[in-house]
Amino acid sequence: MCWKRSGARRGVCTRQPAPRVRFAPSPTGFLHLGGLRTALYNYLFAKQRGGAFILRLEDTDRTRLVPGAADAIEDMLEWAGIAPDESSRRGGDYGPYVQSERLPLYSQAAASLLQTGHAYYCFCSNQRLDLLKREAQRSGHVPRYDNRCRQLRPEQVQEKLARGVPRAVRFKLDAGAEPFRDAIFGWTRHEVAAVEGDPVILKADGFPTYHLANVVDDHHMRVSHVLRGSEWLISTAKHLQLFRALRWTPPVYAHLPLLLNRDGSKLSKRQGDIFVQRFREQGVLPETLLDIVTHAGSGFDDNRIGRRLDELVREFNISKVATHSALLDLDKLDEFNRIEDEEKCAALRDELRQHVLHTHGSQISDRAVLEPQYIQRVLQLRKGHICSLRELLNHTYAYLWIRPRVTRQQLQEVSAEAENIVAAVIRLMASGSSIESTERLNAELKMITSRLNNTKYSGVMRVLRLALSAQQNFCCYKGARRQSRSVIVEALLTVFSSRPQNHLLWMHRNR
Ligand SMILES: Nc1ncnc2c1ncn2[C@@H]1O[C@H](COP(=O)(O)OP(=O)(O)OP(=O)(O)O)[C@@H](O)[C@H]1O
Repeated sequence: MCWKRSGARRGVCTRQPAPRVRFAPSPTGFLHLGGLRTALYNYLFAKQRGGAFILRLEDTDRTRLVPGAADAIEDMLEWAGIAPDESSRRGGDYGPYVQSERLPLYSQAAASLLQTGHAYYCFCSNQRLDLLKREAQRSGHVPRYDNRCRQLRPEQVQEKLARGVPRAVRFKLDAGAEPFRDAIFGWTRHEVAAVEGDPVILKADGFPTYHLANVVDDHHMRVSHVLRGSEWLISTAKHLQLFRALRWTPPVYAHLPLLLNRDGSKLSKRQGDIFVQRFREQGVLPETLLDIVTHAGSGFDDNRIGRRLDELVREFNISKVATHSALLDLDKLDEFNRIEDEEKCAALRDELRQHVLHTHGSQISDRAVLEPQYIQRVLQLRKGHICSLRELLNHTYAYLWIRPRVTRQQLQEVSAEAENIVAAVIRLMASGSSIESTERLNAELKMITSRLNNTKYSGVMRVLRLALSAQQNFCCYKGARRQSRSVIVEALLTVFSSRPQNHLLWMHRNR
C-alpha cells in the first residue's frame, strides 16, 4: 500500500486502482458531527485518489428506523458539499444502495456458509437466550451465546426445520486470531472466539445482522477501503473470518478515531444538539462544520483552519490520522464560522434569501432586496464580521431587508441639520456618481460635511445611521459592540450601490 504507517513493513509503492469507499450510516437518526467527520474522511480519501464515494444505508435494524432520516442524511452530505457519487438517490452500477433492498444477497451468502459448514441454524428461543444473559450477569460474566446449536446432529436440524421452528443462522467463529493491519491502528489482533459466542448473521425474520450485511455489501459493491469509526475495530476480526469463509478478498480497513462529547462519551444520534441539520438551521456555514470536525481530529500535516474543500482533499493525509479519540470543541464555532471568501458568499446567496423570506417575508416592501446581486453585496460587505448567516436576520441587520421606521422629528432630534444632510446624500445618489468603494463614499460624505454649517462628520454619521437603520448604534457582530463609522459607511454603500429604492429615497418621498 502507498499509505503504510510507520512500523509496517516497507513495500514497493505500486500503482493502485482508484479506490471505492463507502460511508454506511444507519437511518436510525440524523447525521451528527461524528458521522459527518467519518463521511468527510471517506470523501477526502476517495477524491484524493480519483475514486468513488458511496453512500449505503444500513437499515437492517428495523426496530430503530427513524422516518425521514435516510433522505436527511443524504441532504446533509449534499449541503456540506460532499455529495456521494453513488447512492440510492444518485444511482450507480452496484445498487440498490439500501440494505433492506438487498435481502436476497444476504440469504445467498448465509446459504453458502451453511453449505460449506461455516454456519449453522440456531433454534434457541428468545427466552433461552435471555436466561443465558441473566445467568452470566448474575455471575459477573460478560453474556455470550454458548454455541449450543453448533452441536445439533443433521437429523435434529432437519426435524426442527420440518416443524417450522423459528431459526436464525449463526456463523462459526474460528478459535485463534490472525493479526491484520489496520491502516490507522497498525497491526491488530483480536481473539474474538475467546470472548464472544458465535454471532447471528441472519435473523429469524430473514434480515441480516450488521456483520453479514457489511461483508456481503462491501464485496458486491467492490469496496476497496473501509474507513469507519473505531468502535468497529474489535468486530473486524469477525468480518475477516467471514470474508475468508466466503472466499472473498477483504477490503483494507482504516478505523477512524471517534469524536467525543466534552464528558468523553461518543457523539450519538440520540443527542439532537449535534445534528448537522440543527447547525444548518442556525445558519452555520457548511465550511465551518468541516473546519470544526477536521480541527477536532487529525489527518493533516498542520491544524490550520479555513481550508476549502479542494484544499482538504489535497491535504488530507491518512497516515496522519491519530488513534486517539478527539473532543469536539463547539466553542470554536464562532471563530470558524466567518464568511471568508467570495466563492463561499456566492454559494450562500440562495440560503440567505430563503432565511430572509422566512424571517421578514411580509414586511419586505422593496423586492430588490431579494435580488441575487443585492444579497451577494450584503454578504461581501459583511464577510469577516459575521459568525453565521442567522446574524444577518436579527434586528441589528433588519435595515438591510426592511424599511426602518424613522420620522423626520426623530432625525431632527439628532441634528438640527438632519434635513440638509439627508437632502445632500440624496442629491449625491441622484447624481449618478459611481460610488463603489467605502473610501470614495467616505470622501464624498466628508465633502458634504464641509459644506454644512456647524456640523461635524460624526453628526452626519449619526443622522445617516438613524435614517438607514432606525438604530442609534450598530452592534455589528457578536462579541464586538462597535459604533464604528466605517460600519455606517459600509451600510450606506450597500444601500447605495445595489438597491434601487433605498431607504433614504423612500423617506424623502414619504415624509
Ligand atoms: N462520534 C463519532 N465519531 C466518529 N465517527 C462516528 C461517530 N459516531 C458514528 N461514527 C461513524 O459514522 C458512521 C455511521 O454511523 P452510524 O450511522 O451508525 O451512527 P451512530 O451515531 O454510531 O449511530 P448510533 O448512535 O445509532 O449508534 C460509522 O462509520 C460510525 O463508525
